[in-house]
Amino acid sequence: MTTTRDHRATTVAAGRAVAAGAADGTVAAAGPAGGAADGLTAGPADAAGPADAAGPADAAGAADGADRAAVDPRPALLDVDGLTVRFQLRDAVVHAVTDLRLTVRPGELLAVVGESGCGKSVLAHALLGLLPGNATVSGHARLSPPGGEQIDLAGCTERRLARAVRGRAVGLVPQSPATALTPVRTGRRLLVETLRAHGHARRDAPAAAERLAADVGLDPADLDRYPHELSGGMAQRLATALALAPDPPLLLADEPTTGLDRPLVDHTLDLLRRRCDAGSAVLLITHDLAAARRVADTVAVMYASRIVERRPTGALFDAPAHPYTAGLLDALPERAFRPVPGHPPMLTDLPAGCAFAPRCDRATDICRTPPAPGTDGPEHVACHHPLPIGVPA
Ligand SMILES: Nc1ncnc2c1ncn2[C@@H]1O[C@H](COP(=O)(O)OP(=O)(O)OP(=O)(O)O)[C@@H](O)[C@H]1O
Ligand code: NI
Repeated sequence: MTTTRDHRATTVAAGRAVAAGAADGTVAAAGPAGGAADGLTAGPADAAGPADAAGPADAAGAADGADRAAVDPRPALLDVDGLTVRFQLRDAVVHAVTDLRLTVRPGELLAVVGESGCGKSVLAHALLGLLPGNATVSGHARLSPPGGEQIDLAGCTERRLARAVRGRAVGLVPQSPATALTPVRTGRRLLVETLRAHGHARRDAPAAAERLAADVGLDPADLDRYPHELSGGMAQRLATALALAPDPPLLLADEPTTGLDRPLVDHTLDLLRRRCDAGSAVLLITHDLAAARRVADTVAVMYASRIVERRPTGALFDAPAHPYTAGLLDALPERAFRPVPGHPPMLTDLPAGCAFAPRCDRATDICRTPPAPGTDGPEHVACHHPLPIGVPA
């Protein structure tokens, strides 16, 4: 908790999103124990409960947070503009990512949340050129690495992605690390080789590998195991250490806390937060809304391949504007513990207008037309009938 408070304070000082004072009254008493409904896993109630809320010192509120973000002068490290991914199947097209717009600034932790299958991992893979042959990508994803040339990740050659981007400018903690790890090398060898490939001297690399293992909460003795000898949680931590080894300015962390128990979840989240406080950027993909709330500056909510709401963390949790975001928050055990009714649409058969309309109690005829695409600003709500911002959820 202390770390979180500190981070909030740092956040304010750095002019990023401010955690609005999620006063006790805005978070309903914890509901029945157990996982959240609707495919999203909520952490324990205490992870995002009132104790986690910002204190009076930074109770500047959502609007202030938005203003700060709006005047943030730092250039974007990543500027995703209209990114669209389609998968061609034999007799259908999967609309996996549609007209996505987001920015990630140096020092920013952006969490991308949403139900299973909404396109989060495809977004990460598109940024790294890791999509299979049946995918087509359009739009832009401009990466401006410090001291380097701008690269459009959406239109870049495989050669350039391999040389300059993957594991260098952009790291990836993959969603299923157990299958991504090379099976014939121990963790120690994998880490040392990665460090060596990124400029560590031969004699420094072993100690650096042990330090990295300790950073991610992995017992250095476990580095001598082969990947198949690791538990899911250990493989997860090793994958995180491998992604961090080159110290990439942008880290894509796809469910990096899967298989970890709560203390290690918090340890990993705080590690990511500290990277951002030191100037790196992290795009955190997670089902865990409590995790997003704990460490993110900005949250982007994806639904059926699109970002439906993107706002500073405190503002979004205190007063969600998109009915889907409000539904996700209502599903949390510590709030109403009421699942979003219905199911997400098939990505091969999306409605012409708002994809959430069939599940939305605010929908009217106009929702058969698409809501306006997002602006490039820090606040974005794709809805014809947003909830009034500034009114607590
Ligand atoms: N190679 C592929 N061919 C066809 N469809 C695909 C392919 N890869 C992914 N998809 C589809 O794209 C959609 C988005 O998948 P994605 O893995 O990004 O979901 P996600 O939001 O990461 O879900 P989860 O939270 O379960 O990891 C899904 O409907 C998935 O079935
Ligand atoms: Ni995924």
